[in-house]
Parts: sequence; C-alpha cells; structure tokens
Amino acid sequence: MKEIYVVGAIIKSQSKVLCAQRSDKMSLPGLWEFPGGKIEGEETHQEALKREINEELKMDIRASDQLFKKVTYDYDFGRVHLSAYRCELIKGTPILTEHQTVKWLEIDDLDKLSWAPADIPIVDKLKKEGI
Ligand SMILES: Nc1nc2c([nH]c(=O)n2[C@H]2C[C@H](O)[C@@H](COP(=O)(O)OP(=O)(O)OP(=O)(O)O)O2)c(=O)[nH]1
Repeated sequence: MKEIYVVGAIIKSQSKVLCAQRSDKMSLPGLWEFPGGKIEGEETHQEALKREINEELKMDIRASDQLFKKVTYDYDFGRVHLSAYRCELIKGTPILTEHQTVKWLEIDDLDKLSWAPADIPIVDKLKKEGI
C-alpha cells in the first residue's frame, strides 16, 4: 500500500477554525478537511504546513511544535498518515487556489460538515478539548 504523509493545519482565529472543502478535481471531492498537504523531501511538519498554507490559501501561519493528533487511514488510493497541528494565523484572509470553498466555523458547528474520514478523530478531539 502506498504510504502518504500529510500535515493538516488547525488554523484558529478568534474562536473559529478554518475548514476547507476539497474540489471536484482533487481526490475525496467535496469532502472537508484541514488545509495542508503532503510533506516534501526533508522538510519538517511545521515547514510543510507553512508552505502548503501559503501555496493553497496565500495565508501566513505559524504551526505549533506540539502534535495535536495523528491519524492513519486506509483509503483505496493509499494509506494516509495525517498529522494535525494547531496553527496561529499571522497574516491574510484565505484566497482559494485549489479548494472549492472555505469556512470559519465554531467548534460546535464542525459536525455539520462532511469530513474526510481521516479527519473525524481530529474533529472529535477538538470537540472534547476545544482549540
Ligand atoms: N490536506 C489534507 N489532506 C487530507 C486531510 N484528510 C485527508 O484524508 N487528507 C488526504 C487527502 C489527500 O489524499 C491527501 C493530501 O494530499 P494533497 O491534498 O496534498 O494532495 P491532493 O490529494 O490534492 O493531490 P492529488 O494526490 O489528488 O494530486 O491526504 C486533511 O485534513 N488535510
């Protein structure tokens, strides 16, 4: 099975979290995720988060050094190892380059979205612990 290493950014602003909907051109079309993507080369998780959020949403963030949660999920296209980190917004408002939509949601509203399966344990932990 193909092993795919991915980072996801839990970007907080005020009491809300940024949620992103995958587009029809991506794998898992229409499902919601924490923005981020595949780790490249030797970069750290924090470097990968900063790069991906800059590329995808043109925003500047700082990722925590502390892992929030790691989830491994077997999709038909491979095994995704998703590491999620809390991130602080430094600058910018999201400019969509890949996603279909983004939304800032309160934790209590996260359940209203259809999340990618790998994200569900992360959403559950956020609901329990807050952001
Ligand atoms: N960025 C991100 N990806 C996630 C999350 N949950 C989840 O299952 N994934 C999956 C979707 C993708 O298969 C992979 C992330 O890869 P990516 O976003 O860089 O790549 P992609 O699928 O757009 O690229 P491609 O392989 O379709 O060309 O991890 C999540 O919360 N954030």
